[in-house]
Amino acid sequence: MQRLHNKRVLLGISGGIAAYKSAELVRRLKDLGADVQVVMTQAAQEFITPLTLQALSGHPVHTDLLDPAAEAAMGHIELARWADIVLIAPATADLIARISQGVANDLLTTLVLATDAKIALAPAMNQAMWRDSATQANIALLAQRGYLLFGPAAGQQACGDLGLGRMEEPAALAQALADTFQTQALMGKHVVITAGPTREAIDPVRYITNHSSGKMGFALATAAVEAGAKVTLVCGPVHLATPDRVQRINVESARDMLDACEQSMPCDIFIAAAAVADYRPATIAEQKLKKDPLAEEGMQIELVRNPDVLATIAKRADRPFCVGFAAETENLLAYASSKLQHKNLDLIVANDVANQSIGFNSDENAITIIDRNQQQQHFAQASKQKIAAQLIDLIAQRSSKA
Ligand SMILES: Cc1cc2nc3c(=O)[nH]c(=O)nc-3n(C[C@H](O)[C@H](O)[C@H](O)COP(=O)(O)O)c2cc1C
Ligand SMILES: CC(C)(COP(=O)(O)O)[C@@H](O)C(=O)NCCC(=O)NCCS
Ligand SMILES: [Mg+2]
Repeated sequence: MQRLHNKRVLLGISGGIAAYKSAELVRRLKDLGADVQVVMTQAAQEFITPLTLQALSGHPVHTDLLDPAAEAAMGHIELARWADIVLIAPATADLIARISQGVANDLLTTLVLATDAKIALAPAMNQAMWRDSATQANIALLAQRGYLLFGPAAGQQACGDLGLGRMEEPAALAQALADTFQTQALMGKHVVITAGPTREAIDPVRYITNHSSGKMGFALATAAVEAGAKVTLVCGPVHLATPDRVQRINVESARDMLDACEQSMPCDIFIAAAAVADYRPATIAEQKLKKDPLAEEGMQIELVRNPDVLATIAKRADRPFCVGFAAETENLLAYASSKLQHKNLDLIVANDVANQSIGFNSDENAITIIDRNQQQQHFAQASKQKIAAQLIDLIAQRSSKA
């Protein structure tokens, strides 16, 4: 099971002797499916070369804050936003002290301030340095600020001392990192999610569809599983691998999608991320439609309304908490808010599909969520995985209050 599949891990390496184990750590993170980018302090490069970490991570290693070329390739803010999580291993006493003071005098400490991602520290230092009251005060402050601490472990040290201060082993660090994505927010809940486009047949070889890739719905399914939910994913034709622990039902048309959703009821939360065709051809020709070689005129296909999957679910007696998506190219918030009302939803996610860098088929998204009181919340542009995790958190909070 690839517990870090699709997760972007920013690995910070500071200058302790345990840095040689960070090479192995990259391997173990990749075993779990993570995409790993490495940032090294200057001191770290005295212990292990960037070349080794570049070869293992498959990405150039980031070392400089004030290098225009490096900043042009992937700027520090971009890198800070890229990360789903930051792991600093080893974290030296010096680095811990600087972070606790909000110092940003190199690339790694600047990223720590700039990122909104969770940050985990794997301290590694001599046992006396660890026990020192300055280090202990810094660690207490960081723990209070929400930093995660992995270790340190006790045992033999490089200088022969025995005690607390060893870096946790790479395999254990990789597992601990994966554990951070598992929450209990939706424990015991059944979540049904729709994803992808639908296909409305015209004849045996042709159909009407749209550009939905299914990426957002699949990311939501992963995030819901990570929040402890039982997840049913009803999806139209997409080219995506089924996330771990997700029950997937493949469908083609809007009517198939509605059937599959109704068969999946009851559920606690229904998230409609599919781009369902509003209309379908009135009849499906039994044979392939032929063009008349002599006639020059065009042809007409009569369309009829499809059932509205989300509105139908929201009208049920056993109505789940209902979340819709509004993919629009104009008047985004106005359309989204009217959809929330006329479909009787709990939340609507407004998605600007006119913006090429987000929306259909892209790997990133930026969304605004509107609730029944017209309160809005914006999630800035980030990977669909990160947006999905934020959205699932919000849905878990709101649905538990509803
Ligand atoms: C051989 C050697 C080993 C070191 N090992 C550690 C260590 O395990 N933990 C630690 O906190 N500092 C260790 N240091 C000290 C750090 O390298 C030093 O504090 C440095 O400023 C850390 O810089 P950085 O935090 O920016 O990477 C070691 C220094 C040397 C010379
Ligand atoms: C140095 C090492 C990685 C060695 O690990 P190993 O005993 O598994 O070979 C481990 O002892 C460790 O994490 N030590 C903490 C840092 C340290 O020893 N710093 C040097 C000052 S004593
Ligand atoms: Mg629609």
